[in-house]
Amino acid sequence: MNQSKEQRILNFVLQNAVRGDPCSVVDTIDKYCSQKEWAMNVGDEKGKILDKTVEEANPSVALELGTYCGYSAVRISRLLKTGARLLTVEFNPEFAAIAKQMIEFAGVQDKVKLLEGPSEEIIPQLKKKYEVDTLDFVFLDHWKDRYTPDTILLQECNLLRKGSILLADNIIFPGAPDFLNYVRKSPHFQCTNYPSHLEYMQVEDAMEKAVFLG
Ligand SMILES: CCCNc1ncnc2c1ncn2[C@@H]1O[C@H](/C=C/CNC(=O)c2cc(-c3ccc(F)cc3)cc(O)c2O)[C@@H](O)[C@H]1O
Ligand SMILES: [Mg+2]
Repeated sequence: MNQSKEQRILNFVLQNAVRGDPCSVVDTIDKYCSQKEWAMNVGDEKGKILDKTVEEANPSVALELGTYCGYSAVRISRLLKTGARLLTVEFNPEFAAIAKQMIEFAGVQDKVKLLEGPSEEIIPQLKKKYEVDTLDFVFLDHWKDRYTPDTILLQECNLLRKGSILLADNIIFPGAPDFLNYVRKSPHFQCTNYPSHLEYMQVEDAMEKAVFLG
């Protein structure tokens, strides 16, 4: 049975990155996906916007929706302060297995908890099952038509507090028009747009930051 693209990305990291060095894992994935096979990691250009937003949030508890191969989980967790944690949600078992190995190879497994299942099931469990009070930072990078329902669900589950920072990928391409409409029209969010480019391509894209106002 021939290998999946995601397995090839993981193998390239295992053979070329430095074990225990999250930056080398991130750089090695970017190298593979820009030179060999494109993949939907947030990439380095938008990754720098992600880095700055994580540093601004300086989260104790962060959530990621859509782990995929673990690129942004490694990228986010490398910036977390001692004792802080990232919960990352992935419902595809093949991708979850790849991401788990990626996270362990990078040496960030103590900061990252990979939750396997659909976000709409996991989010309502965060308080009781995963001992979350509120979320300081949320990175949305899963199915684009799920950004809005999950943002509403986070509010319904009282997981956001005044100042919680949401950052959404792919605002232009593939696009998340209903999410953009929702957060920009809502009196509960203060939004900022960050123009950028699609990972590994010269195609316009953008990220949107939405700060919850309570
Ligand atoms: C039940 C569905 C909603 N809940 C969910 N709960 C948990 N994990 C979920 C998930 N949805 C999707 N996922 C996972 O997130 C990942 C999905 C991400 C979707 N992302 C994209 O489609 C995407 C697509 C592009 C893209 C850009 C240009 C192009 F030509 C083709 C694709 C670029 C990106 O940066 C992207 O993020 C997968 O690992 C998937 O299994
Ligand atoms: Mg994306």
